[in-house]
Amino acid sequence: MSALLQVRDVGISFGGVRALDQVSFDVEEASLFAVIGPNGAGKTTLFNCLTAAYRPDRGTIDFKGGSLLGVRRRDLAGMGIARTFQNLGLFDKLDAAENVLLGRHSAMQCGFLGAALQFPAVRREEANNRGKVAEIVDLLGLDPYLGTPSAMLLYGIRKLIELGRALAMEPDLLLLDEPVAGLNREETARMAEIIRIIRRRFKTTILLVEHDMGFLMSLADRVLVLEYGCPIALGRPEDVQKDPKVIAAYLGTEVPA
Ligand SMILES: Nc1ncnc2c1ncn2[C@@H]1O[C@H](COP(=O)(O)OP(=O)(O)OP(=O)(O)O)[C@@H](O)[C@H]1O
Repeated sequence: MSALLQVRDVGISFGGVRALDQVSFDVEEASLFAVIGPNGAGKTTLFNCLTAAYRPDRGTIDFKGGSLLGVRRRDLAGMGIARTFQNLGLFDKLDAAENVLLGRHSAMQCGFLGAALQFPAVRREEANNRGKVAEIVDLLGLDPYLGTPSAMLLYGIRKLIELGRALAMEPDLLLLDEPVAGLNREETARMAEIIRIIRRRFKTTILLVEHDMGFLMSLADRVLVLEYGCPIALGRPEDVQKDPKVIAAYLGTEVPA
C-alpha cells in the first residue's frame, strides 16, 4: 500500500539560495513524521511547499495518490489536510469554542441557503458540529476558558485552540508548524501528551516541523533531519539522534534525550 503523503526529490531556490534540495520521504497513514533541523535548514520552506504556499521548482508531492502541486491553499481542507500556523491565526474576539467551530466550516455539507432555511439536515449538522466542538474542547482541556476572548488567553492556551481548530476539520493529515515554539517546559509536556491522545483517539496522520528535538524524540515514528535544505538523516528518532552528522548539524550542542 502506498504512503498517505509521498515527497520525491523536492527542490526550491530563492535567488541563489537553495532552500530545499532533493528532499524525499514518505508519511505512512496513522504515523507521526517529524522534520527537524537547525535555523535556516528549510523546515518552513518545506511546510510551505506542503501547504501550497510555495510551488517547488523540482520534484513531486503526492497525497492520497494525487498530486498536491497546483492545488489552491483554500482547497486543502476539503482534501483532508489541516494545518496550524507558527504565528497564531485565531479570531481574537472569539472564545475557544467559537474558534474551534470555525474549523468545522470546511467539514460542513450544507450550504448557506440550507442554513438560512433551517432544513432538518442543517439542524442535524449543527448538532453534530456542537458535539464535535465539545469533544475537542474537552480533549484539549479548554473548558475553563470558554467565554473568554482568545486574545486575553495565554499563548500556550491559544496554541491549543489553534490545534483544536485544525482538529475540528477531522483531517486525514494534520500539519503542525512548530507546535511547541514559545512554550515553557510544562506547556511543552502538555502539548506532547495531547498529541499522543489525538493519535490514540482519532488515528490522525501527523507531520510536524519542529526545532526542539527533545520534544519529538518520544513522539515521532520517523524523523527527517534537514541541514541547509538537504536531508542528512532519515529514520527512527533513537537512530537519528545518534547520527554524527545530526549532532554536528546542531553545532556540537548536546542532542537532548
Ligand atoms: N521567501 C523567501 N525568499 C528568500 N529566501 C527564503 C525565502 N524563504 C526561505 N528562504 C531562505 O531559505 C532558507 C531556509 O529557510 P527556512 O525558513 O525554510 O528555514 P527553517 O529551517 O524554517 O529556519 P527556522 O528554524 O529559523 O525557522 C534560508 O536561507 C532562508 O533565508
